[in-house]
Amino acid sequence: MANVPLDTDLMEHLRGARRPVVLTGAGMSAESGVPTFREAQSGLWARFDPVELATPEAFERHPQRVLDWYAWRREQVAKARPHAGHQALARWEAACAALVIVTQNVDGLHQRAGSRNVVELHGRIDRDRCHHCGERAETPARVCAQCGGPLRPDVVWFGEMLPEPALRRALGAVSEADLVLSVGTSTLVQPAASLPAEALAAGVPVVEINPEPTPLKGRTLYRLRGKAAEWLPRLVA
Ligand SMILES: CC(C)NC(=O)[C@H](Cc1c[nH]c2ccccc12)NC(=O)[C@H](CCCC/N=C(/NCCC(=O)O)S[C@H]1O[C@H](COP(=O)(O)OP(=O)(O)OC[C@H]2O[C@@H](n3cnc4c(N)ncnc43)[C@H](O)[C@@H]2O)[C@@H](O)[C@H]1O)NC(=O)OCc1ccccc1
Repeated sequence: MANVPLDTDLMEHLRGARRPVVLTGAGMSAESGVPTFREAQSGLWARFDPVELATPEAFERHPQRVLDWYAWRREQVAKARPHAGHQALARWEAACAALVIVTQNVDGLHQRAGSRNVVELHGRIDRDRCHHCGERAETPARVCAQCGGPLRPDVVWFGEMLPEPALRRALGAVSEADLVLSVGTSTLVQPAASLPAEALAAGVPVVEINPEPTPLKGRTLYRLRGKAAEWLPRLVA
C-alpha cells in the first residue's frame, strides 16, 4: 500500500474539503487492539454471535452472560491506545474545525486521540445506564439509583433506536458534507450504513479505507485498499 501513488483528483478533494465528515467503524480500532465486531468472538465467546449478545432480549434472558461479555470487551478497550490514524484525524480537526467524526464505535478512542467533534451513534461501552428508565449511572452500581431497574452498558443494542440527537447530527453533517471518508466499516449495520450511501447518491466524493471489499459503490467513490493507521496519516497534512 505504502507506494501506491495517490490519485491527484482525490488529493484535490482532500485539500479543498471545507465540510469533511469521517464515518468510522470497528476496523478503525482494529490496529489499537480492539477486535472488530466480526472478530470479537474469540476464546470463551467464540460460540456466541455478537449480533445476538448485543440485544435487549439476550440481556433479559441471560443478564450475567451479557454483562460478562461487556466486562471482557471493556478490559480490551481500557488497554487500547489510539493509533496514527486516530491522531491524524485529530490533527485534521485542529486544521479544519468543521470536520465531524461520526462513529459506530463505542470505545472512545477518537476522543482519547484529541478529537472533539465526535458523534457516537451507538453509545459508549465505558458508561452504564438503566435498562428501564434510561437514567445514566454516575457511579458503578448493580441497580438504578432512580428506579431500582437493572443497569446495562450505555450502548445501542440491535433492535433499539439510536439516540435521536446523535442521528440528527450525523444526518445533518452528511447532508452538508463536501467530502466523506468511510473508514473500517463493512457498511452492513443500519442506519449507519445508509450514511455513505446517501453521500454517494448526492454525488459527494466518498473515500473508503478498508483492506476488504464492501457493498458500497457509486460514481464518486474512491476505494483505498488498506488499513486505517497506514492510509489516514498519508491523507492528512
Ligand atoms: C446486522 C444488521 C443487518 N442489523 C441491523 O442493521 C439492525 C436491524 C435493522 C434495522 N434496519 C434494517 C434494515 C435491514 C436489515 C436490518 C435492519 N439495526 C439495528 O437494530 C439498529 C441498531 C444498530 C446498532 C447496534 N449496535 C452496535 N454496536 C453497539 C453495541 C456494541 O458494540 O456492543 S452495531 C456494532 O456492529 C457494527 C459492526 O459493523 P462495523 O463497525 O462495520 O464492523 P465489522 O466488524 O462489521 O467490519 C469491520 C470492517 O473493518 C474492516 N477492517 C478490518 N481491519 C481494518 C483496518 N485495520 N483498517 C480499516 N478497515 C479495517 C473489515 O474489512 C470490515 O469491513 C458496528 O455498527 C458496531 O457498532 N437499530 C435500529 O435500526 O432501530 C430501529 C429498528 C429497530 C428494529 C427493527 C427495525 C428498525
